[in-house]
Amino acid sequence: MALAPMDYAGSISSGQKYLGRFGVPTSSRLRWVGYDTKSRTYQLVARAISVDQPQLDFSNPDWKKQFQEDFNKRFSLPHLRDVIDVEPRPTTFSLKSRTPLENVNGTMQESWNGYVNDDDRALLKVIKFASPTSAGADCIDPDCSWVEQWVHRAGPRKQIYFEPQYVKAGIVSCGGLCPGLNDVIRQIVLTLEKYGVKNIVGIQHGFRGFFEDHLSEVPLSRHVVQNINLAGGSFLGVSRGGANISDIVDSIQARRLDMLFVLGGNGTHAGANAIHDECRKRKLQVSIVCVPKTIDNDILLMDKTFGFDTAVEAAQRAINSAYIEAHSAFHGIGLVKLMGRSSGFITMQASLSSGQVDICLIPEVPFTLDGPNGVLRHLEHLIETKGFALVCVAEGAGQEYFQKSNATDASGNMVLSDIGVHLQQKIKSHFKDIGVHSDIKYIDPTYMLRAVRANASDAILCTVLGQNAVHGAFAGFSGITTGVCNTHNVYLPIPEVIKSTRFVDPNSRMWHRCLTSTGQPDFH
Ligand SMILES: Nc1ncnc2c1ncn2[C@@H]1O[C@H](COP(=O)(O)OP(=O)(O)OP(=O)(O)O)[C@@H](O)[C@H]1O
Ligand SMILES: O=P(O)(O)OC[C@H]1O[C@](O)(CO)[C@@H](O)[C@@H]1O
Ligand SMILES: [Mg+2]
Repeated sequence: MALAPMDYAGSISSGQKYLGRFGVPTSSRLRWVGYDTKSRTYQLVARAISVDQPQLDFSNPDWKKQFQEDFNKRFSLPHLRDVIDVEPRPTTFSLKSRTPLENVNGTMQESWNGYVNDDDRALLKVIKFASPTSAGADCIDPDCSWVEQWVHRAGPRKQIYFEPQYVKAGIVSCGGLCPGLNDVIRQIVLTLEKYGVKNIVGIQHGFRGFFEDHLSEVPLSRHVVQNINLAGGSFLGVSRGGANISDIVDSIQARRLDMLFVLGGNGTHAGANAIHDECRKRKLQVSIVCVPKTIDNDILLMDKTFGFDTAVEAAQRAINSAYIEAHSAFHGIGLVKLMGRSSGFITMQASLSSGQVDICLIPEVPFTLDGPNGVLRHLEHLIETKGFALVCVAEGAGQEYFQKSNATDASGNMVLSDIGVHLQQKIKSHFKDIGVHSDIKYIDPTYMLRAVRANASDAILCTVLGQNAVHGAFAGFSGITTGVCNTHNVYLPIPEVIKSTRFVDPNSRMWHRCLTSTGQPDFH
């Protein structure tokens, strides 16, 4: 369900209010809205189950069973054996510390318990909300009943579906840059070699590398990738656009790839899933496994995507500089614009982390600029009371202030108008109009956030994700992605993570913490 942007009242921070206003049923499953840059609409986002779920009859005592059966079906992992005859064989991924274990009766056994069982599961949701009005509540039925939702655990399996010495594996990175891409590429290569794979290649510059002749395959080995994690960027290059699925699959066949590791965000996942579908149609024994890459942290269901932490950390330098400038100037106003096309995670976390931000503006929470409850009036108040102010805005925030343009990038992502420059001008002219001196300093650190190398915590996350991607491919899965849910490492079918963009929930504790920290009022 989507509403045209012009329908929106311009002053809503709670989906529930919004839904009621437009006569949409305010069921607990449809709680809030976010701006979707692809469709240019405010989207109602279903949290626990998506809007295309079959309607459940909650008066039926079996509804939970029905929900769980459906959930298990949705989250089951596509496997090569679903469409072709493939036999498993014992894994070649040996854990070095493997030693024969001694039985209680003193005999030696050759079993090792360091593998993940296909039936292992991790719980997707761990909070039992007492009411749909609890902060961040994620309910399925109106009573917010507890329903177990299990997803598949990631990791090496005892049985594998490829003979490593004959495997040719490819790696491709698509979309924008993200800190940690090289760490993931490196870990994929190291893990493949550990299984015994000798033929590993990089596809240059995203999906384009599959069919642009001048972009040749890059042979990869431990030796080649040993130090690539010491620099930011992507060793293989990235690109947007150029995803002709049929041509890509032709190229996969021509190159005789058995596995393809695809690093990218929402768009890349959609592309990878289409490649997986096409491979299935052609009954190819090719595993397509994604590793989610987005500094925006906007992939559904996952605790955090790699690069996000690093981006938040990199933003601190910009915020701190804006703070110093604002604090030192007479009536100084620091303004920082951070990345985040549709989701305000970087801006929210960076504001929280800095502790100096007075006003945090994100795409999920519309704001008014003018009027008694507007941002400009609050800035006046801050200048009056503390003498300076610091504003942090996400690039996707306040897009409703601009005339709709149809411009898109090569991948079809909407080209955003510059909210930073707009705010700068509005603030300047506002203070001039009211005859109060102001000195505004605007910092746009955009690409500095993502061109850096991964910090320590992201480097570890990349290690886990890269290794699990390889384990997933050897286990015979395809059309999957790997991530962290509730601190556990899992595999998820791609369609489940690209149903929508992940947004900051304005009803979440984290957003409320941010508001507590900034002290900002509702700007409507
Ligand atoms: N719906 C889609 N179906 C198939 N391919 C897609 C789709 N959307 C995007 N792609 C392709 O995926 C690649 C990456 O997409 P995009 O540029 O949107 O980056 P992304 O993966 O979303 O990452 P980022 O977070 O940097 O935007 C491009 O080559 C694009 O053509
Ligand atoms: O300028 P580029 O390379 O298209 O990337 C910009 C976009 O990349 C993102 O970081 C997503 O990866 C967005 O926040 C931003 O709008
Ligand atoms: Mg994208």
